[in-house]
Amino acid sequence: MRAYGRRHRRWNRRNPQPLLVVPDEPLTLVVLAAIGRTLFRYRSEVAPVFLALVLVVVGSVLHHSRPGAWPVVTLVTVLAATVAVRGWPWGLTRSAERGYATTTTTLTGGWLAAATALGPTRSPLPTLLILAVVALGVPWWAHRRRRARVRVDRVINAWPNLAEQIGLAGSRIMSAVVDTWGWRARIKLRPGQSVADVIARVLAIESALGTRPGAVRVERDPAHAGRCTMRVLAADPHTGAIPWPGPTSRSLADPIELGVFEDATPVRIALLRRHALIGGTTDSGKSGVLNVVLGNLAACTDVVLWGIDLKGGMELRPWAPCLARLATTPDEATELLADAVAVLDARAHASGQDNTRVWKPTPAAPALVIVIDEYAELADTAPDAVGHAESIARRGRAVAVDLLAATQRPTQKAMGGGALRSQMSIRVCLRVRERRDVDLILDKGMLAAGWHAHTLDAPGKFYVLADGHNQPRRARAYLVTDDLVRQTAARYADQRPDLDPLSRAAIGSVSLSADGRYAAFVSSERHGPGESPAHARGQMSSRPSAERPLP
Ligand SMILES: Nc1ncnc2c1ncn2[C@@H]1O[C@H](COP(=O)(O)OP(=O)(O)OP(=O)(O)O)[C@@H](O)[C@H]1O
Repeated sequence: MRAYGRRHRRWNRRNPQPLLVVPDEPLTLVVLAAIGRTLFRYRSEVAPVFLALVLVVVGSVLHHSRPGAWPVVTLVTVLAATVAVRGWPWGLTRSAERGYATTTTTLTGGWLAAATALGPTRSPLPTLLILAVVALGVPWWAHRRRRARVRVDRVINAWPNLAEQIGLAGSRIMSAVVDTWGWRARIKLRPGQSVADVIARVLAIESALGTRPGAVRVERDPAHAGRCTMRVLAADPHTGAIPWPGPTSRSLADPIELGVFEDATPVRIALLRRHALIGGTTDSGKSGVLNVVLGNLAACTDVVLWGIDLKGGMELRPWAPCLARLATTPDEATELLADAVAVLDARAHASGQDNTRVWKPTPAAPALVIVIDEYAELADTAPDAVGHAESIARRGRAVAVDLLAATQRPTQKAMGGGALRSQMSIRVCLRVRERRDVDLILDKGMLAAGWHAHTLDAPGKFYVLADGHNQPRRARAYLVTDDLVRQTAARYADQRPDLDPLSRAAIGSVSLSADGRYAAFVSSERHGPGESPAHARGQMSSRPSAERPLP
């Protein structure tokens, strides 16, 4: 074979074959068509130069036909720049892009007005135009999203050929969207093809698109068996820290975005009427996850936040402006949880009287979320507090008193032999040191089912088990920097709601019972004759003495 190849090449060198082009059309036409095709293919790249040429032509026409029209051109420029500042009509959301659009519009219109009055060749207009093309062209050519969009456009154009090569002939791309991590396309399959055919050809698609291995994911379209979504990840979302984009929820009823899965889809969890457990070894990113949750809850106007941080407030104190209470000692923690049980009892009692089964959080009657950093520490140092926590875990959901506990050591003892854990319907498992911790944090059998949290290799990476998240998919939490924590806490501090009067009164009625334990007394006597508890909710408005200021 090799000998034949060498002989063949030698023969070719001795008998060179002239390259014959025998076009059907005249050569000029063929060349023009080739230039046209190239310009069309690279239309996005040549856009700045093309725009400059259009300006010269329009400027010259206006100068010769209506040189007095420059004030009109100026006025139109001002109007267009005003529109561009707001990001219209391109739907620009980033301030840098809006700034670029405004500058380009202003310079373009300004140059055209000058060219209309003086002529496009009058010095220094040609020099200014060349300088502007270079200065505005560089950010245009370098713009990541523009380049990504162009690449996607080319894939869409080439798809019919690619599809034929990879065995999906007849399928077509209906639409495509470029985002931070790559792009996503909706594909219409040929009748008879199914999403299983596409999934079976993922490796071929990656090869045809020239992506890195593992970059293509295919999801079925729940509404149509002949359609699917193809996700192409230009970059692995988990390679570096992912900056927190800011709060995505304004109400506890909105799902909270914790981070992103490996396929760049967001991890959304609903906290309303759910308790959450966040477990992981030291430095695995537990406080990071708590920060994302707190950043979102701080922006919700229907949640009152209480915190317990027995590391002297090290982790939660930065959120103090948004926390109605913060306990940093075992005694304070016990008192805080006892008060929460009192709130729970009062609400349960009121709901029983009203025949309302659940407490619907509103800014006037907010939910109560208690965030506990290092739950195992609490279990060790404040055994009384554990009873209250378990009571809240068992009964708090219906009356919107929720627990959010992070723990480094999910021991049987800390978890109350599993009683507390079984009430936590959201489990976030960060890196663990020992394999058996996976089952302790998530549930029995989860390690065997593929939830391999011991293999997570960077802080903030986690598995989540919750409603709608029943598969072991790796995710990474957003990183909220210390500065962002401070900014977010300061921003939402004055928008925090107060507890409703009923709950505040319940805290006021907590007293130490004979056996030294806290007890809450919520009786119908507190409401006037004929008043329902709901009525009382609206009437008792004074801040109870038991609601303590932050230490
Ligand atoms: N989502 C994340 N992405 C990138 N880095 C992170 C993320 N979360 C945390 N880190 C980094 O990991 C380190 C430890 O994070 P964190 O303090 O949240 O861990 P922890 O589990 O609470 O630790 P400890 O158990 O000691 O309290 C920090 O330096 C932090 O910057």
